Amino acid sequence: MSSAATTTYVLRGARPLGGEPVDLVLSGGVIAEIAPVGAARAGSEGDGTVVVDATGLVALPGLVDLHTHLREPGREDAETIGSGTRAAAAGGFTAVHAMANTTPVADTAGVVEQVWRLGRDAGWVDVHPVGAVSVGLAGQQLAELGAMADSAARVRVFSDDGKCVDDPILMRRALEYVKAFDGVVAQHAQEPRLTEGAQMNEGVVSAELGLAGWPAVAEEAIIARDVLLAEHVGSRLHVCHLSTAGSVEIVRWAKGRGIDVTAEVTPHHLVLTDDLARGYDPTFKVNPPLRTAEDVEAVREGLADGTIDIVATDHAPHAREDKDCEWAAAAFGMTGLETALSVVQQTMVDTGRLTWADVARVLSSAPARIGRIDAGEHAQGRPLEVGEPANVTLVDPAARRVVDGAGQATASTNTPFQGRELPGAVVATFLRGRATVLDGAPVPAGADARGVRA
Ligand SMILES: NC(=O)N[C@@H](CC(=O)O)C(=O)O
Repeated sequence: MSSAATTTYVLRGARPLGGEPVDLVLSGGVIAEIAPVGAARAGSEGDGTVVVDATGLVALPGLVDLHTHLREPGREDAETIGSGTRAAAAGGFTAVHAMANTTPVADTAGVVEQVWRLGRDAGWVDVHPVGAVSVGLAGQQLAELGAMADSAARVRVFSDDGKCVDDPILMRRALEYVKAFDGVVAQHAQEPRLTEGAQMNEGVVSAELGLAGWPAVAEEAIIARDVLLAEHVGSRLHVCHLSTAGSVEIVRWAKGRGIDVTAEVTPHHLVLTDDLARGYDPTFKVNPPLRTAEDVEAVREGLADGTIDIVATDHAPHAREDKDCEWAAAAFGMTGLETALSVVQQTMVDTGRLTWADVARVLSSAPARIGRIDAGEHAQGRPLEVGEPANVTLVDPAARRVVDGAGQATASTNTPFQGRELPGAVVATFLRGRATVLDGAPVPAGADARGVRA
């Protein structure tokens, strides 16, 4: 894979973080120049320079997802590292963290290095493997955290996501262990005994439908325990896909106490509610489950006031046979990489609750910081400044599109936004100055300057 881009791009009239229009010049893999519109020194076409008409487009630092399921190795019928990372680029991402619940589980240096290499060779985004906390995600024995941290994949985020590290002693040991290399434990907060057989949020709708409920307390009890454990051992905790009003309250309290905790919310929990289960369409079956309108309001508020640090997709592609079945038999999970930015625009920007600068924080700089990928040669989530790596996403906030799962880059079609109109579209994505998306379409490596709006 070539990491150094050869084409110079002038993004004419782009609005960094939604501010005043400028020319952004990407050259040699970095942001080479920021000039008044039309005044960029590299502004003429020819000799490898491509001018992109970015009038009206918002420029963001390349998006970083802390929570993606790429399914390879093991379930390449649902997604591969190639298809999943192409979907990520299409969604404006330049880096993703790949969750460990693959087959085999990413619980050894060998598996995480393999995922890292396949990501590097695909070349769409930087792939940072997440290491499992426990061997086989079985919750019994700590995995080789140190070996994964020391491997070529340089793992810093550890999670049994899909399963909760419910044993408090194992959780304590993991929190203590990762301190040695400034790692973080990302917890899937789900008390297993309180959620046995659970199919959806426990509440009015589950009672009506006769489906076993997943009570809010099953999430909140684990978060409460874990923030206290993190405080006790002085370690860093990250809460995956927080979904209830009570969880927001607990994290707010913990931060107020100075506990080193960060939290994420998914795009779907920012907008969808458990009412959607009424149609028994398993597209809406997800873990944690869609909650109530009050919970949606609470997570929006938490994201707006900084209690929730980031938006992470929890992109969970599933093969058709795992979703085209009755609700109880269907797999948990929904895709999200190609709709995340639009949902954040709709729920948070268009409602006046976040600015585009805030979006850059919750979808780029903060997740990069939590994953400790914000420094070094392949730094992500950096500000749009001269000399910084040219990881840039161009968004058209005025665009509107109707979501069609079949037309997406992901290999799976389980998008919960099928047929919905969403605002905003990713027009271009640049990974260290190389275009991975132009004119809204993925550009394979080696076909850099195709399809440009010049
Ligand atoms: N988020 C999901 O609904 N599904 C995830 C794992 C999980 O169950 O959390 C998956 O890997 O499919």
